[in-house]
Amino acid sequence: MAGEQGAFCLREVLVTFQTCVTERREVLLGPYLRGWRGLIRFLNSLGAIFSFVSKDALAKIQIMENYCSGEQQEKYLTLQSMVQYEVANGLVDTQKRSEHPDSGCRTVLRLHRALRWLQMFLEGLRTGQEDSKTSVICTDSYNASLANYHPWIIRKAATVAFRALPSRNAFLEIMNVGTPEEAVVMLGDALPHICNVYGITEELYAQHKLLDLP
Ligand SMILES: CCCCCCCC/C=C\CCCCCCCC(=O)N[C@@H](COP(=O)(O)O)[C@H](O)/C=C/CCCCCCCCCCCCC
Repeated sequence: MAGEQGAFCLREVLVTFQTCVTERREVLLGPYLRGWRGLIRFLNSLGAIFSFVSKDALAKIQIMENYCSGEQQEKYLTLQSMVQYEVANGLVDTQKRSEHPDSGCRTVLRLHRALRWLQMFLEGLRTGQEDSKTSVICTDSYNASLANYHPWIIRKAATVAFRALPSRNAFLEIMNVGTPEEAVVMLGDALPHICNVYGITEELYAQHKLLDLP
């Protein structure tokens, strides 16, 4: 995922989300998790203030990578095969976290909700004015998505951390895809793919009544 100068390039991370959808509209878990790992590298470049976020996200990615390389790895090839396998075999806690506290279904659900935040945040960056405050874009996206699932203490820590975010143009530069204008074009090209992954996952989870897993 290196860019032209060997630096990290957001375009390549976002392309991973494009490549994780098959012709049959299945979501391949390998590229999905690689996409998340790439995003965490960006998050880490924003400073230690976000380490509580990356730690949690990485722990979830790790849980999923273990399934993907474990004894039942063929069941974890796609999101669809994972849901089918875990639901059919009673491997998902639906009322209370107990026997299967870290099922693939509940773990992906947390990442899925965060993907909605990402989609809204990047869309806000794309359409924002040059002098828009990223802390405001980020707080608004967070409040409209992930915050609904977080307790007060996490919401508080997140909104304090958002205040440390760099300016919109600095963000667009960190993406390492050229000028701010080129970064905006890249986001316009890439965001539909994130939306697609989000939409497929939301539909699958709704069909199986998995959207409220504890
Ligand atoms: C050029 C830059 C482009 C943008 C790069 C953005 C990179 C974003 C990378 C990661 C996004 C955050 C992923 C957060 C996953 C959170 C999952 C979650 O909801 N976990 C909670 C529930 O889990 P369980 O307890 O049920 O297991 C958990 O309680 C949360 C803990 C940590 C705090 C999460 C705060 C989320 C804030 C999201 C915004 C991140 C700010 C990024 C700033 C750009």
